[in-house]
Amino acid sequence: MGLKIKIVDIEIKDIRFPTSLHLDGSDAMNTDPDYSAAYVILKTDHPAGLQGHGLTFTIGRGNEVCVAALKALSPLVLNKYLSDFTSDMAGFWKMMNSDSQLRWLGPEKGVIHLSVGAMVNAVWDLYAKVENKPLWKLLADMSPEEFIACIDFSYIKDVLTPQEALEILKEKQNGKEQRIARLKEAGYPAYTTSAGWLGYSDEKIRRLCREAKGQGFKHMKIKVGANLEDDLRRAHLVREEIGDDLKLMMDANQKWDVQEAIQNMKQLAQYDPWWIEEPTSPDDILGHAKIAKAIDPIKVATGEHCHNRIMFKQFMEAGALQICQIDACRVGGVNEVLAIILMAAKFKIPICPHAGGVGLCEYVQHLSMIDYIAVSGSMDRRVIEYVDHLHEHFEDPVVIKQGAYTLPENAGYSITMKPESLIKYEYPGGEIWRSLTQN
Ligand SMILES: C[C@H](O)[C@@H](O)CC(=O)C(=O)O
Ligand SMILES: [Mg+2]
Repeated sequence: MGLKIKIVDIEIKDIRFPTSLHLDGSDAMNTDPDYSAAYVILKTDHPAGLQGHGLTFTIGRGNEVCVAALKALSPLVLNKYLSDFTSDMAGFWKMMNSDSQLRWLGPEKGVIHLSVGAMVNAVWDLYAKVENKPLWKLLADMSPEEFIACIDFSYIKDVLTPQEALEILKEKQNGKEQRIARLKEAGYPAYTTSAGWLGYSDEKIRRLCREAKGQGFKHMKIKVGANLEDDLRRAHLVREEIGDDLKLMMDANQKWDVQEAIQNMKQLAQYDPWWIEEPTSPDDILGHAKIAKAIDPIKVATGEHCHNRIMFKQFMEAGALQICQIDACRVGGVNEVLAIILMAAKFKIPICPHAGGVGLCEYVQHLSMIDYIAVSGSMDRRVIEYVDHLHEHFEDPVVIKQGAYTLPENAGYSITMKPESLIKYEYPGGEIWRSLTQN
């Protein structure tokens, strides 16, 4: 990097979309989500005015708490040079999590970590834009040594040493170009959650299932967990629409106790689900392991509320998850996700990212693609979640063709929102929210 680019200002915004009006995104636990983003813009002295953008996802009330946490984190980044960070990415990430007073708020969990995710991702977005590469390519062009130099291995070396990680990456050096070519040609398989939100009527679910099948999706996910009778009826009608060939997944969003999850899944098993997602509390590692053992061959998936690499480590070691649902901003951004996908590669656990939210599809496509190109080298048993909401607010939205994500081509992490959307959906003063509170 020739230029020395300074971060001269940081703008933080509370952006909310009123998705609860139509119950888009609803599930048994989160019954009325307003998809929201605590949004950060790193302004620089780059001659072309390049900026780094990042967001963390919430579902409405409380988004202002993430905004406050982002403000508290800003002094760690403001007036720094980008090269201070990119010359030692692991050091940068550790610094973001080690402020001697802010650390008390986590450590590495909850609101502070969600906000670290947004800030770290904004730095990566800026880095990729300055290098004029999409994020996946910035990572794909790194040598194995440079790649592992982005990772803080603290607290995970008992299952994955830097040396083991290096070997995983070196083994996948061969074939990288062919895998990129395959992604260019066929994309990365997606699954849709958009047909199965809990608040949708049976008729709407039927119609959306038919549409999704027609669009080429081979996998669909439905929400369960509010009421077993309803779950059985909806699973039945979805199977009627999609037939036996398509894969069906179920998501209970933490609604059940461990025994309840086992009992309910024994009944829902007749609809041949591939996985049950978040069957119980996201913190109950041993509970997930019990469920996984009891309902085998149905897999247990989790990750959207798994707050750091140390939790993922324990889930993997305990056999408590069989599908690893990385989330781009629940954990502390790109660096920590790289640690998680490397651990998943070691345990041979497929990565199927969580993307039910605003901007999450835009983010995670890069993460699954780099997993395929440089880490696991496989798309077997792997799909990226897709939800069909709010993409029109992004400068570089995801493109889905025949049920697959196409390879992003533009520089950055695809997370830059359109300026007009940032104005219109700002909470509470933006036009949309003013008109809603007036009515
Ligand atoms: C509240 C969100 O929409 C949540 O239901 C998303 C989710 O669980 C998923 O995408 O999976
Ligand atoms: Mg989920």
